[in-house]
Amino acid sequence: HTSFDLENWQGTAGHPALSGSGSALDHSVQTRIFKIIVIGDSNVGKTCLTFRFTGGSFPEKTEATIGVDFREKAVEIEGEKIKVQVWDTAGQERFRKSMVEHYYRNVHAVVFVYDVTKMASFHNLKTWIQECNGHRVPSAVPRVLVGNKCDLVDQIQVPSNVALKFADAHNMLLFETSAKDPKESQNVDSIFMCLACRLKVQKSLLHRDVEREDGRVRLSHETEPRNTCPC
Ligand SMILES: Nc1nc2c(ncn2[C@@H]2O[C@H](COP(=O)(O)OP(=O)(O)OP(=O)(O)O)[C@@H](O)[C@H]2O)c(=O)[nH]1
Ligand SMILES: [Mg+2]
Repeated sequence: HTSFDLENWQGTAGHPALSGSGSALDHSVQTRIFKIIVIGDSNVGKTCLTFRFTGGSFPEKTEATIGVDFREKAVEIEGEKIKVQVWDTAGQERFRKSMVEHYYRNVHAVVFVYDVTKMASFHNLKTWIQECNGHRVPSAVPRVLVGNKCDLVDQIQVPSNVALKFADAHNMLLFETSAKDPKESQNVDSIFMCLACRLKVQKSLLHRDVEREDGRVRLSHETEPRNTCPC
């Protein structure tokens, strides 16, 4: 499906600031990469959402994702160029089972998606969250919840207040949006930009903390970030 060298690519994704041979603190030379995975039932619109963010449009036709599709977008946050590396994962068990370990390895943020017109996809979030927790994803890794297909207003099955309660209980932000509706495109962007922004703040603090410690840089997911995210 893809000829990409997954192992090498992930190596860079895992420790963006440490890739290459230069100083990890030299941000002017190295572009940091944030790995964000998109998880949820098949058919909820993960491919369409990631395509909307990275490609700026709604794909006419999609097929079930096999394994993973990689999408990247270069963004600039407060003057720093950052590469957002989006992992569009497969929802179908048979297309994902050999890949699951790779999805969660060194992940920086997780986007859980359900379909607002399909209650089952909302109920299954519990299972997706369990899978994520089962892969030892540190609690400091930000997670957000996305209800997709809001353009189908007559078919909505998952009420906003129910989704909000669930998101609150799991300490996640909720975005209700549509990959299809062009008017929602900014909202789709804000899902990923909000995460990138949080990661930038989090990782800058980590750099400073470890620098003070012993002059060397070590990245750790365990250090609690101060919440200065504007979202
Ligand atoms: N109306 C509407 N349809 C959507 C929206 N997003 C996706 N779809 C449709 O939903 C179907 C599934 O979309 P995909 O993005 O392929 O779903 P997926 O979650 O990637 O599915 P898997 O790859 O099997 O896990 C397609 O027919 C899309 O056109 C949306 O916001 N609104
Ligand atoms: Mg897909």
